[in-house]
Amino acid sequence: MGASDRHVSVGQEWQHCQRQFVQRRTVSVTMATKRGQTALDRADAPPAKTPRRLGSKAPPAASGSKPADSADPANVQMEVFVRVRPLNARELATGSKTILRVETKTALVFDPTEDSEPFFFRGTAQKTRDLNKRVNKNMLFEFNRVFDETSTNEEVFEQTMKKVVKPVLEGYNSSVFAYGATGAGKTYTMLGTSDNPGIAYRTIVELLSQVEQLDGWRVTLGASYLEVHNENVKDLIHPASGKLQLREEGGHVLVSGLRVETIRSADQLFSLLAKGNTNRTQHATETNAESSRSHAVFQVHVRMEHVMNQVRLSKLSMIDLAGSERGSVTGYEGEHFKEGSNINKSLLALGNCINALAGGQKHVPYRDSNLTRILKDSLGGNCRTMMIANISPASSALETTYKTLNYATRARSIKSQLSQNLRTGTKSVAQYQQIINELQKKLSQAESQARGVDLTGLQEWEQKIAEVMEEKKILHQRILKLQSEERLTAWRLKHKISMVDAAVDEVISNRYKRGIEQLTLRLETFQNQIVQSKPVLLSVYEREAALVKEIESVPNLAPYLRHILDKYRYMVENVEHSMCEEHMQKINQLQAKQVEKHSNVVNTLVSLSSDFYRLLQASGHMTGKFESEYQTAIRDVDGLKAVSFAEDEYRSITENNKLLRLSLGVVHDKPDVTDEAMQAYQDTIPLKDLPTNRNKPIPLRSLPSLRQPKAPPKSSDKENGFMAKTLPSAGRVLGSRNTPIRNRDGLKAVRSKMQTERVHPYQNTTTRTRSGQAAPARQATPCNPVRMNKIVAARMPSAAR
Ligand SMILES: Nc1ncnc2c1ncn2[C@@H]1O[C@H](COP(=O)(O)OP(=O)(O)OP(=O)(O)O)[C@@H](O)[C@H]1O
Repeated sequence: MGASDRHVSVGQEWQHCQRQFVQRRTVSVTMATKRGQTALDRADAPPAKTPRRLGSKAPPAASGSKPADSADPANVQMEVFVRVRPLNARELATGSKTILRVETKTALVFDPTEDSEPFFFRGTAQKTRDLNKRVNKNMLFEFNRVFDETSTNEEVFEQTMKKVVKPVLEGYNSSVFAYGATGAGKTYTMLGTSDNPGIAYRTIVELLSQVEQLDGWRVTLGASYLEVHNENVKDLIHPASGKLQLREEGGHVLVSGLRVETIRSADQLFSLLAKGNTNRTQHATETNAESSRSHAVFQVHVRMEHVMNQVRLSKLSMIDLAGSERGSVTGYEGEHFKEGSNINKSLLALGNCINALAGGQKHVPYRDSNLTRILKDSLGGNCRTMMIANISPASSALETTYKTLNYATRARSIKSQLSQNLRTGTKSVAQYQQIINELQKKLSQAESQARGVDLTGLQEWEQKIAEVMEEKKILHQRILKLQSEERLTAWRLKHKISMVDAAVDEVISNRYKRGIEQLTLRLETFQNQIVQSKPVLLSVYEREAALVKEIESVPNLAPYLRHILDKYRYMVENVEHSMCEEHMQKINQLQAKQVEKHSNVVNTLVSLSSDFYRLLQASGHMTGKFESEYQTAIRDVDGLKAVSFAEDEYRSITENNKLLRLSLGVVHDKPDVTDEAMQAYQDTIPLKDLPTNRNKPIPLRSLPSLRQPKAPPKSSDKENGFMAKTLPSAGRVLGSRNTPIRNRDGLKAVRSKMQTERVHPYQNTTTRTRSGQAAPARQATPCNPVRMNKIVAARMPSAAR
């Protein structure tokens, strides 16, 4: 074709296109008006002569919501992609026509108006249409992306799942699900073939390659694969587990008994996917030789731990839904018909959930099917979700394709509230030591490179920091020790109380009661001692905060001093960590002993009652009541033995966890400071003073002072009353013995009293020398741990020493 010919044909094409769009516009507007649909012109419509997009059912960009790939992923809309598969051999053989035309990368026309031959009546060309012919729907649908018949799995992956891998490694959950009629290409898109792998395979490759590039993170991957077939949930990797039950915990739906395999290599991950696929329920139908008859959910669980103590948890779910269908199309009978109606039932439930979510309804009927229960998190929950709607272009699939397009359009309105799944993890002693060594190395390097910088006074500053931090460390140790004792006592008390009812006679019952009294007293003593140590603790925090401020006022030394401070903070944390571990071991040992005792008792009772059961049966004395109670008890005992895998990471802190954990947040925990007072304390802290050099939530102890920084007294101030033997409570500082700080006013009063009188919180008199003068400013003295130990011991309640 010559250049001029080409111009002619392009020009003709253009005119033809314009004609078509004008026609389409008329038809679409009529249809939309007739059916009251929302096929409206877009606000950003192009100028009048340019063809306009009509029939589009895409929702307007919801205010306040963002595209899923925006920098801030909170409040994102579901992304919906449409993939059109080529006509298959059967469709071609039966002469099926194409009812789709992909207009642009984001729009397609469904059932476009055909360029028909002129319609003649009695030899005259008619302006009206042939009434014997069907009116084309001619509707334009818009999505985030439309992939035409020529698209490859690689292209689909590049435009869809590739961009969710990074957020997954940042701690965001993501899901993709393939939706469409049977034989529309869902499995082809998700799994593909060996020479043309699907997006699940490609996502895993991308995930593993990005994990390899991560620096400073320890990544653990796990995988699970399940199917929902006829409303039964089955582990595809461990099919022997049988039917799995769903249960709800903290708003999340968990699959009891679903095993998450830890992944050690890419090969292992792929072989799990392959193994699961072979176990999936599949059989030939009239429309698809290898039709997947179940909904399959493949999940990759990611756990990332950073050396700086952050833990990220996320889940990547890839869901291949079973195809929606009409019984007459698939040609099913009997069991297969039942299977088909179950698929339709669950997809109907999914449709209802999508409608409810898209319409912003409060009640979303997730409970209507197991599929929707499992997908609860992926639909409008804390998850970035993508839907790939697969459609056939064949005229024989007109109805199902239309349904899918409507379904997909509705799904575009669904919004999710994303949040990063972060936690502060616990480090091992070795990890702490590594951080401390690294900081020391950095510090030495910085010092040796500091040419021309005046480092005078650095040593004195280090001594000052070491002294405050040493005091903090010893204080923390003592409070944690008290707390550990308190928790262990609480645990023993809880068990003693539960045993009173089981006491067989009064003597034993009385013995338990005496034990309870003693433990209660002990518990109260520990609690009081912890409460009493609070002002001492606050005072050290305030001194530390003052030190942080002081450091910033020495610009030439500040960068070095920050490193030094960090090093000491980690040293303190290291000690705390060891104590917490020790405590956990103690509690675990106690619990293990208890469990052992219980299981011994249970085993003895089971064997006894079995004997008794057999005896009753043999003697013909069995009653219906005993029979049913015995069976229930045996089932319960079996239940006790069953192991279930749950997403522990997302669970709330249970009562037992509280006993397991030690926390230095005594200010939060104790009854003499309410949450309100705590809030007041935090509210008054100027934000700009918050340390920014740490990549984790700032603990209370590193918050800056509420008061003006004040030089803490020297140890030589002992004779001035500084080393008061008993610690006065904050109330005592105010003059009224043991007045608890119950609210914001109480806290303010203590603070202002301290400020005006310049009272040290663990002093009962103003800091003055014997001669009545104010104590001299503190000199930096070398930190002596033995001396510090004595100082802290004197300040602590006697029992904790
Ligand atoms: N984009 C495509 N290019 C080439 N062939 C395709 C494409 N999509 C699907 N096919 C072919 O169409 C047939 C049906 O596809 P597939 O099994 O993926 O459908 P499905 O939607 O998963 O069906 P079902 O719900 O019944 O499992 C397969 O033979 C597949 O190879």
